[in-house]
Amino acid sequence: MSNDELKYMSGFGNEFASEDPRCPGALPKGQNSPQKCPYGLYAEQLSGSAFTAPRESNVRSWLYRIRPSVLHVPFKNIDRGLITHDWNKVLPNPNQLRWMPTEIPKVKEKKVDFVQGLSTVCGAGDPGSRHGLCIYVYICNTSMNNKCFYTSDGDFLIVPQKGSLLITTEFGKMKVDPNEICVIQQGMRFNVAVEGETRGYMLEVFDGHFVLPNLGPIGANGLANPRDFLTPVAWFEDRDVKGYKVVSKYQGHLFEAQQDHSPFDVVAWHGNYAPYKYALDKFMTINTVDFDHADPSIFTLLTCQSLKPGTAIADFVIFPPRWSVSEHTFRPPYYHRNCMSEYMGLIKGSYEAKEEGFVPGGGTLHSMMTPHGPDAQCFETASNADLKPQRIAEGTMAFMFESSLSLTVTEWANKNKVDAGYFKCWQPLKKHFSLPKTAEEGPSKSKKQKH
Ligand SMILES: O=C(O)Cc1cc(O)ccc1O
Ligand SMILES: [Fe+2]
Repeated sequence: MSNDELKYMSGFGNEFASEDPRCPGALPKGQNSPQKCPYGLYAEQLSGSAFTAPRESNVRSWLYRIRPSVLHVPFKNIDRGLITHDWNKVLPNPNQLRWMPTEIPKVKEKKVDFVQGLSTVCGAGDPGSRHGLCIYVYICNTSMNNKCFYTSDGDFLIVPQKGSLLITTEFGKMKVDPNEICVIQQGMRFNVAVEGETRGYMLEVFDGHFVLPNLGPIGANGLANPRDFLTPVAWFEDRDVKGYKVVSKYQGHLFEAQQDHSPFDVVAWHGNYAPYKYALDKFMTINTVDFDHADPSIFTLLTCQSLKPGTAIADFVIFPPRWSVSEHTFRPPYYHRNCMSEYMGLIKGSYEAKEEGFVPGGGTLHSMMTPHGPDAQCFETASNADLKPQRIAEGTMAFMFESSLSLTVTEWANKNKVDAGYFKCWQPLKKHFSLPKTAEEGPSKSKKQKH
């Protein structure tokens, strides 16, 4: 399951075309729906936007498969475990919240696959009106066996924290390691194989697809460069299986249909609607080289925009290792109250504003207008630090899902692994204010302050 064995195509949102090398010429020439497709395949379109969406946001792919997806017996409702979008059943929680990592059960004690191991932490909106999002954590220790999963509700952005995911999709296979992410859009069927204990985070957006943020004055290059996104090449299996399970997340519930063949029977495909992965160490980080702390939007990797200009349903933001060079500046994140919601996770290492308590696999939520910022220890250290150029966050990777929606925390997340003492990290913050004793003394300034 090494990365080298798998092949990918590079680019973001390209019109890709791929044939499994065992079937050269499987893609029809010059048309999408020939009367008879090469190799006796069925043609099937997967639409990821309205037929009539403007060209720049129109996405679809054509799949050439051994059997069409429609060949299955009816869906039946199955247990959805800890997946929920029922936000009205719980009282909203405006507190600063911090979670310890969810424990991964030992496989001998309980077998859990990727779908069974999904728990909703928080979210807003509903898939029925195609507006909102859902944040999950997943834990698993077992591969999905003769089972695939897809969401009818939105697009998944998966952030592995522990253990690699070998993801077989209708478009081909991708291996996604911690410090990489992948996006699997609405309707795409996938199977997750794991080797041992596995954990991570997942964001589902109901509104639309992730795009690269505009770069504005940054120019044509930087942040996540399009060439670093990797899409799998076509791969198929012609496998008859009694009772292969196709699990659909539909309006927040799980439904299972069975069929007698593997759904990964796509021999060739073309189009611009396809899953992709990205390695976070490819990110070209941009930051201040002068003074003050730039807003974290400078670290946006992907965004799912709302209809309000510049306002995201969800931004995916990362905090990569970087140089910190700003002069006469309080360098860590500033104290903040935001009209957006900020969910953060930690893939490895530690986060600069909270050296303690926020651990890999854990999470924090600073909800709309809930005050947050560096803990007392960080404030003291950074206010008195010698401001030499310093490499920060070396060997670490934190990320944020930032949303313009007000998120409700689920009953499970309100109770499970929550750090009831989180607020204490700010309690030692001292008052430093004092009025000058004489008019000439004036306010105290940090060294070399400009103004
Ligand atoms: O730590 C946080 O809460 C995220 C965050 C980071 C940053 O650099 C500036 C503001 C902000 O909210
Ligand atoms: Fe913030």
